[in-house]
Amino acid sequence: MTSLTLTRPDDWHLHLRDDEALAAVVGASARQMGRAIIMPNLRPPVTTTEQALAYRQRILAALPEGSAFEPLMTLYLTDNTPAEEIERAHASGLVHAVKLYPAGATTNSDSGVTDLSLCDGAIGAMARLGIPLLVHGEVTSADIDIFDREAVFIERVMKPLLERHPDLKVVFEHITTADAAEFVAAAPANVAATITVHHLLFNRNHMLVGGIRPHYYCLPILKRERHRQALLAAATSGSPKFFLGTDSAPHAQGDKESACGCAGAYTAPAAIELYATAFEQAGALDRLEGFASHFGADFYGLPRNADSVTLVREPWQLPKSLPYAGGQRIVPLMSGETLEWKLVEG
Ligand SMILES: NC(=O)N[C@@H](CC(=O)O)C(=O)O
Ligand SMILES: [Zn+2]
Ligand SMILES: [Zn+2]
Repeated sequence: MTSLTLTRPDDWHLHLRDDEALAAVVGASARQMGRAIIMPNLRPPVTTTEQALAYRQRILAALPEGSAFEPLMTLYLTDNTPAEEIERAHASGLVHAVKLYPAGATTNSDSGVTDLSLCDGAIGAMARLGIPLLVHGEVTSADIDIFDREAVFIERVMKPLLERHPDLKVVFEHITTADAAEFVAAAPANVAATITVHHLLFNRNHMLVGGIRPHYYCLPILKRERHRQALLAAATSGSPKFFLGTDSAPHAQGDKESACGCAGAYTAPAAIELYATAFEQAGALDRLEGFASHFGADFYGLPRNADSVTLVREPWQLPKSLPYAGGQRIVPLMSGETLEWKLVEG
């Protein structure tokens, strides 16, 4: 196959940051994606509808001219989010989900939830209004090994949450384990998952063998090969419960290449090409369109995109780095490496 045309994809998990960083990265996603679910972990976090709408305006203002990219906004759930805030979010028509960060689990999660039982009011309103809860599914207890934090989260948090709120729409974000893939596959239709392209392409050896590669460090952390295989099987299974969410998470080069490097992989500049690479490796290019362009919209109750994108088999090299905020640079994942698929500009 030398060319591949798909309904324009959407990114159901994306970090765009703010200000100069936003201006530096938004074009990369807007070029490829019709829409994206925009993560609310700014400093300070986006906890109110008013803040989400103001952030949406900043994103629209930063878009390249003529872009039809649509940011789908989210709220950052805290211990104190009132049910009324969920009602306001729903009434806005522009806030599409609420994000659960267990306090301390990941980048900018200090204001996250300390105890989910404090959120029953807000979550009850979400279940009633059909607003999905997007979950960073890792426990944070110091005694749980970083490689086990997702699997333990399923038992300690996810199952009890769904027992209390069986009708709640839940997206288990950026799943990284066979345990999570199995859990989601067996759950009812109101439970789905996003899968990043780095978790489809890489395992922890890529990050740690022959030297420590900070650009492969993200949360949840890359796991063993057997987990990568399970994620690839889930993504290419044709099940509508699994869909595209890059979790593209920009950090300046100096903040990644550091004694205490930030978590996050910047995959937006070649997102769809990287997914095509992963699907082709699995012999499942024919399953890419459902995963990238249909199932997420269906889950969120939104129309599928009306336009399309075309990829051609044409080797090209990802830039070594790109301009970022404050005169810094940013290193995309697989920088300097050659990709086989290329999105046709247009
Ligand atoms: N994935 C990451 O490693 N980092 C994300 C936060 C997140 O999605 O957990 C970020 O905002 O940098
Ligand atoms: Zn996360
Ligand atoms: Zn994320």
